[in-house]
Amino acid sequence: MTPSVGGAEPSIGWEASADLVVVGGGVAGLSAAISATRRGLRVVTLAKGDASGTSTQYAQGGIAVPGTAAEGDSVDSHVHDTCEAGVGLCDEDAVRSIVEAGPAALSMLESLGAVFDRGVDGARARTREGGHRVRRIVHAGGDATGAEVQRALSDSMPSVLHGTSVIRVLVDRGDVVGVLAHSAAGYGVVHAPAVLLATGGLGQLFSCSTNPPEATADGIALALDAGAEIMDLEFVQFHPTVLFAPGSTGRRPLVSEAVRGEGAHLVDLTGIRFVADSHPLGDLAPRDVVSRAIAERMRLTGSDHVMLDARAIRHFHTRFPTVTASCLAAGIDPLDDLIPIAPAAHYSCGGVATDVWGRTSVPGLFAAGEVARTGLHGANRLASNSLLEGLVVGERAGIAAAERRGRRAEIGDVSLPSTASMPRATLQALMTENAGVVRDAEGLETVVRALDGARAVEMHEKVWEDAALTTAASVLALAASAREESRGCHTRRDCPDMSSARSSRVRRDEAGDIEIRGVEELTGVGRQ
Ligand SMILES: Cc1cc2nc3c(=O)[nH]c(=O)nc-3n(C[C@H](O)[C@H](O)[C@H](O)COP(=O)(O)OP(=O)(O)OC[C@H]3O[C@@H](n4cnc5c(N)ncnc54)[C@H](O)[C@@H]3O)c2cc1C
Ligand SMILES: N[C@@H](CC(=O)O)C(=O)O
Repeated sequence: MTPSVGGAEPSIGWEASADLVVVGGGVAGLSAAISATRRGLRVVTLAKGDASGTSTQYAQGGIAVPGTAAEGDSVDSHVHDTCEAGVGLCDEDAVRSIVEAGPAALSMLESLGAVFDRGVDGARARTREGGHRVRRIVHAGGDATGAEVQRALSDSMPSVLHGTSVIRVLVDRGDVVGVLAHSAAGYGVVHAPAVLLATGGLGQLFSCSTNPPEATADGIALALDAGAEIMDLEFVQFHPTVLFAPGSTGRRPLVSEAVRGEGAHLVDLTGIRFVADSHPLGDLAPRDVVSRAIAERMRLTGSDHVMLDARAIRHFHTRFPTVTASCLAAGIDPLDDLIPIAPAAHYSCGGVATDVWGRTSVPGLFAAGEVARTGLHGANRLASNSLLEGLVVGERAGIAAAERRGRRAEIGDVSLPSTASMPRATLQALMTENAGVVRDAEGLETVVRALDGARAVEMHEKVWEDAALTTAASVLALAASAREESRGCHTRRDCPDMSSARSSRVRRDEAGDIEIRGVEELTGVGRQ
């Protein structure tokens, strides 16, 4: 892989200092900023997009939080479902730690003014999604949970500097000392002994995604550049039910899994139910199982979509106002019509390796939310566990960052190394063709070769996102090539078997090359 080389010196137009820089204004970043501010830390929160330019804003189904025994649920049951969906790669201690903290995180959100839907008995309404054995997912505004979470957190943390992109995390003698950023005022630096990456996902790697345009994997590139390790990036979750329109690309509207939780089911274009037999949970099997079943059905029938039949759901329009609006805009009324859907890139299960307090291996560098890999998701995230993780680990990272208070944070010379960058449309087509729901060695090799040939460009604010996507694609392709097995949301048509469970680990070596470790352990025996 092409290493970072050279280093132009940007002209620094502005400067600030803080105890903690939070990079990102979604659920993880804002939870951290609020908790650190409450502990008296001086926090600077930077976000390249506005408050609606987050995946958090678009979250639909809800937040998975274990219910009580009276509700037929328990922490153990939630841990069990999470680990089962994660197919052997979850860290059970991390899962338990995060799941146990769910009820307190929900109360914290409510104390900030978030309002969740309640049933006629006044108790929080709970729905089901894929992989959950019980109804444990709390929701707001029917299917507008993310918008309510974002509103409550943004109202509580109004001081976010939107329109500011972080381009480098600055490290001096192994310790974080701040960030280099770019805004309308030009390049600037923030001196700080602690930096939290809460930059969200990487959906823009693919031609069709549920993610907003801001989801360009920046945190992966920033963390690698700073010396941190990336784990399990090959596990990209493709959401099974994304509204289909012929030839469409870019951000596509989601049709929440909760629609199936309330009774909808999938049929092919001839009306045959085809998911029911692939898993004991049928249409509510974990997401990877359903996406694979859809991809296989599309391949067998030569179609580019299948159908979701939600006509039996009474009150669809009021229960799912967001999905209704997207469908009506496309000329489909879910009460009368089948909804055309196809899988699309949705969530990055892997990311920057952290503990459950957001700490990475680089002193002073933290990561939380979708960009991080805590061990909660393993090879396939359980539905609605992401907002939970963002709330819990975000808040904890804000606490852990206090341990860096008072450390030296002097920024010396700042450079912008040139780096490999592939034009976005070319990269998306390459990844969609070769690294989607079903992969093989030949396709992944094509990706690795193309990325090896990507031109090194001088880094500046206009190429930054494409360069970050190119770096993330390199990590993903290397890890997916090395993983000669099928597990969770990484499916290899040439390697259908499963090996002993191991995570992939990638970092930059001393020459700046992207290096993968533990490759020999990712090679397969035994079936998924
Ligand atoms: C359509 C949709 C529906 C979903 N539904 C659910 C659901 O029901 N339940 C659930 O648990 N999960 C759901 N998810 C997943 C979940 O919403 C996300 O994983 C989660 O919100 C991510 O939160 P985050 O704080 O990590 O990142 P985000 O909310 O994506 O925020 C990222 C922030 O980082 C900023 N940023 C990025 N790069 C930079 C940079 N270089 N410099 C400065 N700022 C930067 C962005 O501007 C943004 O403010 C859904 C996702 C989508 C897309
Ligand atoms: N809740 C889902 C999204 C959905 O289907 O509503 C998620 O966790 O991504």
